[in-house]
Amino acid sequence: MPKLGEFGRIERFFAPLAADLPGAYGLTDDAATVQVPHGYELVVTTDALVERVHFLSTDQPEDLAAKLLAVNLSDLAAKGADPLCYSLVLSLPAHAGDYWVGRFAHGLGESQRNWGIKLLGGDSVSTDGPITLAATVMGLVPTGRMVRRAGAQVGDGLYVSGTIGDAALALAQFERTGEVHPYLRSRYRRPTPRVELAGWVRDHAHAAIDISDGLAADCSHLARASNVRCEIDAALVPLSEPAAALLASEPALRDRVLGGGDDYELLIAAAQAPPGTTRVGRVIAGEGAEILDSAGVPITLARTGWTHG
Ligand SMILES: Nc1ncnc2c1ncn2[C@@H]1O[C@H](COP(=O)(O)OP(=O)(O)O)[C@@H](O)[C@H]1O
Ligand SMILES: Cc1ncc(C[n+]2csc(CCOP(=O)(O)OP(=O)(O)O)c2C)c(N)n1
Ligand SMILES: [Mg+2]
Ligand SMILES: [Mg+2]
Ligand SMILES: [Mg+2]
Repeated sequence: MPKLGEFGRIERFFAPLAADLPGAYGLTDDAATVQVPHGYELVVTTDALVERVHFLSTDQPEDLAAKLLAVNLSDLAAKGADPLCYSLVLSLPAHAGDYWVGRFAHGLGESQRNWGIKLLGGDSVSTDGPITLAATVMGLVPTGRMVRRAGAQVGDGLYVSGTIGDAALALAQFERTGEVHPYLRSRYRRPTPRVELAGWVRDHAHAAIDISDGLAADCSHLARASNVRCEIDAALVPLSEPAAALLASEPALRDRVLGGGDDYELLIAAAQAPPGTTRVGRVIAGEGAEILDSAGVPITLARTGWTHG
């Protein structure tokens, strides 16, 4: 089959993902339009995934598509926004050819159906660098109702969704042996954004943040923004069964769990428990964030979270 080229790929693989979204104009114009219903505003977030920084060269295009949308949808959920549409930037080396792009687009289509979003537009460039994927995901909140990192109140509980540390433990296993527990691997390759919590967050949370850099680091971000002190009890941090088993056999991996990142879970400060979450700590007067061991002593982590540069 002859190569599709830039415009052939857009027409073949991406235009179908934009069908039914009138403002996308079938991906045939210079820009797109987004209609915002009266009384609502757009919440906009952008995150990129770069080969060998965010994912492994052996990861499959369908998984990368799901992960690209998931990391962005996780930020939207933390802000209490319901997903609407997204734009996409692909920077691809020659080895990620038509077959790769077709599989990536197929993965996007599945995620779109799952989360009820459509493709609005984007950009495609070729590169001799690593695969670089970026999405800007847009969602809706009633005007003025986006939940901020700021807003946590003294007396609030701190809650996390899902389990913490699975992806970071998978990466630790990849680095060492290449033998990775299938559940942990799936949490690294396909994080689940907690989209279903957005409505609760919007109506009840005082503050929230998406946990991407690491629980310890993202908790510090929330504490700083809210001008409060956050304390987390390490023993309360929810672990999956495989993560707990791995940690029991290798206690030193605790730091990876608490500071490794790639969780794409939510950390929520609220007066009551969000459904399906675990209470991990509390908001008190003061500043900074600490994770306490079972004796109540702050844990010093080699790294509280991931930073770029
Ligand atoms: N290159 C950039 N240009 C403009 N704003 C940026 C850039 N990189 C990050 N930001 C902004 O900095 C803040 C923190 O970014 P980040 O840590 O990536 O957030 P998150 O963990 O929610 O994805 C956000 O408000 C984001 O929009
Ligand atoms: C191959 C590989 N190495 C390391 C990591 C770990 N890692 C890379 S970036 C990152 C933090 C999250 O990414 P970032 O771009 O900071 O997302 P944001 O905080 O903007 O949502 C983590 C934990 C990884 N996911 N994959
Ligand atoms: Mg970001
Ligand atoms: Mg993010
Ligand atoms: Mg980050």
